[in-house]
Amino acid sequence: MMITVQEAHSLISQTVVPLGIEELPLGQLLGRVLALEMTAPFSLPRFTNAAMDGFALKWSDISTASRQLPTPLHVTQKIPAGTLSTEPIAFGCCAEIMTGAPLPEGADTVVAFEESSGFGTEFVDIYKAPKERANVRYRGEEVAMGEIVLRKGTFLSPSEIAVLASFGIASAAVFKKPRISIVTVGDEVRFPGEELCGAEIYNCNRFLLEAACRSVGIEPAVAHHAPDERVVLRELLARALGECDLLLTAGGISQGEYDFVQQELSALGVIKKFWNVAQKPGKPLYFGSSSEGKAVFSLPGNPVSALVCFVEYCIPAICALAGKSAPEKFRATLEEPFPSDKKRHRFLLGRVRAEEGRLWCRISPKVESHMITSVVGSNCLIEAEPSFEKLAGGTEVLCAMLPWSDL
Ligand SMILES: Nc1nc2c(c(=O)[nH]1)N[C@H]1C(S)=C(S)[C@@H](COP(=O)(O)OP(=O)(O)OC[C@H]3O[C@@H](n4cnc5c(N)ncnc54)[C@H](O)[C@@H]3O)O[C@H]1N2
Ligand code: MOO
Repeated sequence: MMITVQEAHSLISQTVVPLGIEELPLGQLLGRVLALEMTAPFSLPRFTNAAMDGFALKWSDISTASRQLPTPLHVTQKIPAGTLSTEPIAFGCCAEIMTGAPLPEGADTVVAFEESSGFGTEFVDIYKAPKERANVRYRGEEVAMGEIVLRKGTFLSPSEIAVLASFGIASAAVFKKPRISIVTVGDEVRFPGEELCGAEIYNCNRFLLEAACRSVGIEPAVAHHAPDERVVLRELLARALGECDLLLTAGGISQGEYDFVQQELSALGVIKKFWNVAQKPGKPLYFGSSSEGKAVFSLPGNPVSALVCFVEYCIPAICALAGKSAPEKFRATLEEPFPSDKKRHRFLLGRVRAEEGRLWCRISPKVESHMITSVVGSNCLIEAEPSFEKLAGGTEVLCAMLPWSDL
């Protein structure tokens, strides 16, 4: 019995939940997802300070200063960044101050060095009055203490890591990153670099899936290739399952006499959640859950089917395990007709592009599930629900970017 694409998604989302939380140092946070909201432990800036190298002074002292009639001030102190001044600024006086240094008491304005006769003398001439309170960065003007700065679920890019570091946060609680194992299956399969004999083919799926995992920031924990032989297959599946939170297999999952993956997963205690989805390609997709709750996807062996299933189902599952939201799909207009299927949800590789504020898409000229070169020039998956009619050019369809591509 086949289930629908929507039913498959809902069975997966019922099974796959975030893995848990770990505390990691700043240097290991890139690409992780924050598991707890982060509030400001202090305000930013933490103290009122100078935005320019120059002179901290009272604006009322220099409000009429000009090149023709400079205002002389007595330089009574020097304040480098990192030093707290203890001496207030008196009328007619000023301090040499460097960018980031705390503003001394009594000063309300900073005049940039360029608008003066310069540093290093006991008296300085101020040539121009900026606006009152100019060149001052006020305590708390950016963030108030206690304010929520980063929400739970935030993806940690270099930008957010910079924010954490600025608050002195040395480590943060993040969702655990899923460990993924890969098992490709098939007697006919050889590795690139080896000689092909007779009816052998090269292992595309192993490298597709490994690279696809890396493209979402996950280095696969284990990758095996298994022959169509039940004992060895079971042993390799067991080893791969032992090392991961999510097992991906490819091949050996349909109806063939040598398609043993499902039976061997079952022998290892994996419970089938579904097998066979009303979609093209990727119909024999299998999804199960081990006794320890590990998710297992068995993708069909045809490389395009494996790719489609990875993007449509495994990416959202990996995101759910990692506490992330899945990438959003979007709508684009077909430039040419789309060959929808009468009974099955149809996925095709294609290219989406933006022109004059609209998104346009067209399918790859190669449409069969064994045709891996249909990826060349493609940047997305285009999909359509079952329909007796071909979709005409001009119809709006749903698209998903390939996670490693962009517009
Ligand atoms: N009688 C039926 N036959 C098939 C059905 C069906 O419903 N009834 N489904 C077809 C569909 S749809 C697909 S997709 C394939 C999926 O088959 P399997 O998942 O069992 O995969 P295999 O039979 O092992 O391989 C299919 C195809 O892919 C090639 N392959 C396998 N592994 C790799 C690899 N690592 N790299 C590159 N290519 C690989 C393999 O040589 C086959 O050509 O079943 C249909 N049959
Ligand atoms: O997954 Mo199969 O590709 O539907 O031919």
